[in-house]
Amino acid sequence: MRPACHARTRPRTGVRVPSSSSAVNSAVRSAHVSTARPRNTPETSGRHHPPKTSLTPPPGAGAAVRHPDAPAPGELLGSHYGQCFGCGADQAHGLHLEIRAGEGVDVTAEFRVRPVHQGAPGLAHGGVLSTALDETMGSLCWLMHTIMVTGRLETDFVRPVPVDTVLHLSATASAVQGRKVFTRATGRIGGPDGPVAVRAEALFIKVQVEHFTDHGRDEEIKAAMADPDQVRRARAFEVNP
Ligand SMILES: CCCCC/C=C\C/C=C\C/C=C\C/C=C\CCCC(=O)SCCNC(=O)CCNC(=O)[C@H](O)C(C)(C)COP(=O)(O)OP(=O)(O)OC[C@H]1O[C@@H](n2cnc3c(N)ncnc32)[C@H](O)[C@@H]1OP(=O)(O)O
Repeated sequence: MRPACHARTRPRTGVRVPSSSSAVNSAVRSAHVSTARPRNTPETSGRHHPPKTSLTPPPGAGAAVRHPDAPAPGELLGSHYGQCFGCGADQAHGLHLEIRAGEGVDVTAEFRVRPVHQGAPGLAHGGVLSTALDETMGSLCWLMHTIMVTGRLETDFVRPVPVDTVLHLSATASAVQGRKVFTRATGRIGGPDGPVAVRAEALFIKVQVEHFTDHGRDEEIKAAMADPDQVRRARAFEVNP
């Protein structure tokens, strides 16, 4: 069995949850999608993070490194969680992405747009397309053997994507600096070398497994931990059986 991504040993950095709803609102940081507004201002985020340029790896960033035990090129990564909207087989209206390892720190996937994914009549919803790119980039964690979550995601919508289109997705990790993993992805139509319909850049932040066990709703956490499918449990929560 291929090992799940390894939990990191450094102390967990907690996500503070303020008690009042206004404090919660001021603390919530939303992923920005191609807008001219300044990013992560104190007004919008309540926290001080680097501006938009932070999606570009800084000069001191290192290369992303393929783990020696990463899935072989061409191997299907499989779902990390059955209920995942991006890759879960148990999620009826999900994207059901089947993602394959590339030769470096890169992956490919195909996504067929279904009627449940519409925004305008006959066209894919932009948020769904962003999700497909997000999931594809997030799955790069299997190649690096690290757990990470999306911190920022920026999508360019280049061409409309009709229902029943197969979107040919590819993603790569361009750099790593500390806990930050810089990634980019494209979705092409008509074939893997077809014209780009959507592209994205994202900043993922490495976390420990407690990110999920501490913050996820109890019933889903318990169900996942009780899942007799040891492979799925290990993949979802990094608990090696
Ligand atoms: C969704 C999966 C759940 C299933 C769980 C199961 C298994 C997991 C295992 C494998 C997963 C497999 C495949 C992946 C599949 C799917 C991909 C989809 C991924 C998602 O869809 S995931 C959901 C959306 N995602 C969130 O739900 C995150 C909410 N959020 C937080 O939980 C915190 O916000 C956090 C943890 C991000 C950071 O919090 P923190 O306290 O740990 O760290 P801190 O703030 O100190 O940041 C450290 C350094 O990152 C920089 N930084 C941070 N955030 C930034 C930002 N937004 N912009 C610019 N820079 C940023 C700082 O500037 C600093 O940089 P520097 O080191 O230079 O100072």
